[in-house]
Amino acid sequence: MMMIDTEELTKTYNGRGGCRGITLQVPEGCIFGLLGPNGAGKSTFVKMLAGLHRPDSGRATMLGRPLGRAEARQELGYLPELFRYQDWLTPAEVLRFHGQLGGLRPQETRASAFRSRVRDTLELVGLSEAADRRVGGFSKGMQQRLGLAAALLLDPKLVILDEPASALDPIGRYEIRSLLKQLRGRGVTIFLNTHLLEDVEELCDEAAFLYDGELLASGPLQELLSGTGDNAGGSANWRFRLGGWLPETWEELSSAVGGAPPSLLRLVEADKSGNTLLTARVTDREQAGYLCSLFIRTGLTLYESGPEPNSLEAWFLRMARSRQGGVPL
Ligand SMILES: Nc1ncnc2c1ncn2[C@@H]1O[C@H](COP(=O)(O)OP(=O)(O)OP(=O)(O)O)[C@@H](O)[C@H]1O
Repeated sequence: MMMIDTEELTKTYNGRGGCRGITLQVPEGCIFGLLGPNGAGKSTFVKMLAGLHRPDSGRATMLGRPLGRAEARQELGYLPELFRYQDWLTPAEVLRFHGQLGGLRPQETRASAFRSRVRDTLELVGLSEAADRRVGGFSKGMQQRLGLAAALLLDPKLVILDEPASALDPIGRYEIRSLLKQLRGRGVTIFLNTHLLEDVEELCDEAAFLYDGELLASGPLQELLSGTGDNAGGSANWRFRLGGWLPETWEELSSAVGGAPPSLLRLVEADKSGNTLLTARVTDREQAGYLCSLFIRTGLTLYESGPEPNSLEAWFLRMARSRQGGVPL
């Protein structure tokens, strides 16, 4: 079953920003990463799933039920991006309050079964020792762990986490990663909105990339990185470090190619002294070699040429830059 299934889901703010026409599927039991630069529309999308924004148009189901219905949210755990708990509460009191928000009656949240559930959840997120302290004295990382505890309290089948590790130190991030893997092992589906690409690389089975409100790619992470997916975004697979780049070099290269086989060259970086990094989609080493000879003929210095590492950061930058324009050769 798809835990999240959206079709052309759209939400804008008076016609601007937000996200538009998002069609994506999140399979059961996976960790799914939602990626994209600042302002891409990720939080808007997540807020529609969490029921905080009503879509302008489109259709969606969550946990097999139509989005927007209270039943669709019953088995959902949600950690919002910016949250703050009342300073005077203890973690146990915060969780009791969340238990009631989740539909438990006040007497149920006083029962020993619920109290032991609270203890277990605080232990799971590493907050046992702070269980009786006031939240007002918590560090940002501790607050984030408590937010995670609130999301996990009622044993959700689907957890949506909006930047769950942004305030955590490296040890805290390692612990949260282990926790998320443990949850996946128990069959919980996790939808992660994060800027921490190492976390996505290590954790996620599937991912989607939003840019300027639109979905540019989605699917199994390895397929996206290797550029073999149906919608992998025409990713580049070869890189060239060059010197002697001048403003007119693009034109010179274009006129030098004539009727050469088509390939897409993109300027990734360029500094004032003419040092550049280019990437290209090539079909084989011969084509890469041809481009090397072309650069040399055009008077450039070739410092380095080789397959692009399949890192998520490189993919992220390629995806973003594919929207900022490239020069077809
Ligand atoms: N409440 C709002 N009113 C008006 N515009 C908004 C509102 N919330 C978001 N936007 C706009 O919608 C676009 C998408 O914003 P959103 O917060 O969804 O992006 P994001 O990908 O989550 O960004 P970030 O990574 O910075 O959190 C942005 O242009 C933003 O300015």
